[in-house]
Amino acid sequence: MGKTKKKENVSSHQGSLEISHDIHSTVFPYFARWRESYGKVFVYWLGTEPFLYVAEPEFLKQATSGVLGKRWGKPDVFRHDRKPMFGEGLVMSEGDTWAQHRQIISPAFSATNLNAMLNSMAESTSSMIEEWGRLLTSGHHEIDVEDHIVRNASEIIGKTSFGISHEMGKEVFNKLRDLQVLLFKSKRLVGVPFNKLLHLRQTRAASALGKEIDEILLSIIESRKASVVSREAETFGPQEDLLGLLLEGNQRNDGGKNKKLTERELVDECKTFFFGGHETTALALTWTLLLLATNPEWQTILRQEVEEVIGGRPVDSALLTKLTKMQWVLNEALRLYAPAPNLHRQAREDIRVGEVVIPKGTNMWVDVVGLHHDPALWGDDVNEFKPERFEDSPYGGCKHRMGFLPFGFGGRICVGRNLTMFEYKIVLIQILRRFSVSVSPKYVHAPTHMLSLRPAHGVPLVLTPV
Ligand code: HEM
Repeated sequence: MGKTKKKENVSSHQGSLEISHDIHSTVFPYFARWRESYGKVFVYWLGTEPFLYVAEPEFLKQATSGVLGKRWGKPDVFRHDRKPMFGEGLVMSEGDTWAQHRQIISPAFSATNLNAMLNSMAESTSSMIEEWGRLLTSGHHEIDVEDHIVRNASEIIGKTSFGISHEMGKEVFNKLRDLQVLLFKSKRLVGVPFNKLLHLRQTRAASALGKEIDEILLSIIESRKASVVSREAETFGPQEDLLGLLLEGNQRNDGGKNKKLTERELVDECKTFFFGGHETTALALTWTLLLLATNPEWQTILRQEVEEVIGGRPVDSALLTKLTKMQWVLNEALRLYAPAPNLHRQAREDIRVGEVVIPKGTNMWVDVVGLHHDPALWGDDVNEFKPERFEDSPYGGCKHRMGFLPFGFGGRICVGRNLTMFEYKIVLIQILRRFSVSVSPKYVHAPTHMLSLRPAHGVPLVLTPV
């Protein structure tokens, strides 16, 4: 491993429109190099842990489709590290527990339920846009959009997940952010025996932070439960946040064949929404703004679409779904800069794929960036920004359906993808209506893997009122 040094920044491009989207070897330098030598499926070891690298969609399909899907779980090596963040929430749970939770949680994310949350998304975004307007008036034409968009997304997820105030949301958000940094540091020792002992201080700090977050969330749940119980006799009306929907779903399950979620489980699911739900969506928006800044013709196309489809009407989920070109842009941004750049699994039993047997306990590491940037799947224009490739196909013309995996695959596909789509469109509509964007000369293009795929130095853009 020692010889393959991670490349420093891809480029400091001095405001030109020439930003390379050929990012695989920057984001995953070791894998890009090993792939040249060993192909798209190979075994490597992290300390004592065997990992199967996969960037071959047909292999992935054969290894995980149908009944085989149930033979994969989430890697034990990450479970302990990520416990303070996700607990036993949907992301990390398995088997019957996962199936039961998924059944209770999925309905909360239906378009009808999300429709009730659109107003609060629009309100938070309006505040961000007003702040941008004030910054412009006071002479600041450049704004690090990543920072603002992540803060806006955390406010939105705080409200849509648990209806919490901006201030309380900020407290949970800051603690989760600190936790993410601690977890990222400990990730470097995956597979090293007794690694927890080497990182004793970090492990303790992470667990303490996890407990503080749990306590805040528990107190929110307690007071919300009391309000649901006091309304027990009323008919169930639409709720305006996910916690409310889960509590009411729980209420309905009482005595039914599904078990109710315990308080501990509710806390874990809320943490999962909060963590899984704000940064990924914020990154999709941030990378999109960079792509639009370097492709101004697409700003015009989207602005026109917004005026044609929405015009002066109040925004609702049905109208948002009709913004098809915006959907292509979202897909293309998720393809070029997948916020979740890799996926993990662990074989719970021996799994046969053709002549190969994957032994029980083997970890699988799916290279999403590798798949999304593979010319054999997408053609020679793979590293170009071309939203129109999604015009006729939800897979962007990829030669294999498992070659486009921004939201994962199979039964474990992202439960929050509708929420992302709505939030993305609401935020983008407001930005495009007020500003056009271009790239600041200060921008340094350096996509970096830090659990998610982030711009290492933010995304400073120049804003001009339209
Ligand atoms: C651009 C935005 C998003 C991206 C790229 C994204 C990506 C993903 C991916 C790749 C997975 C599969 C993980 C795996 O297979 O191991 C996943 C699962 C999940 N996501 Fe998202 N996600 C996004 C937004 C959201 C939002 C807004 C929420 C909730 C508020 C959310 C909640 C979840 C949950 C709970 C799971 C676990 C599903 C399961 O295992 O059954 N995600 N997401």
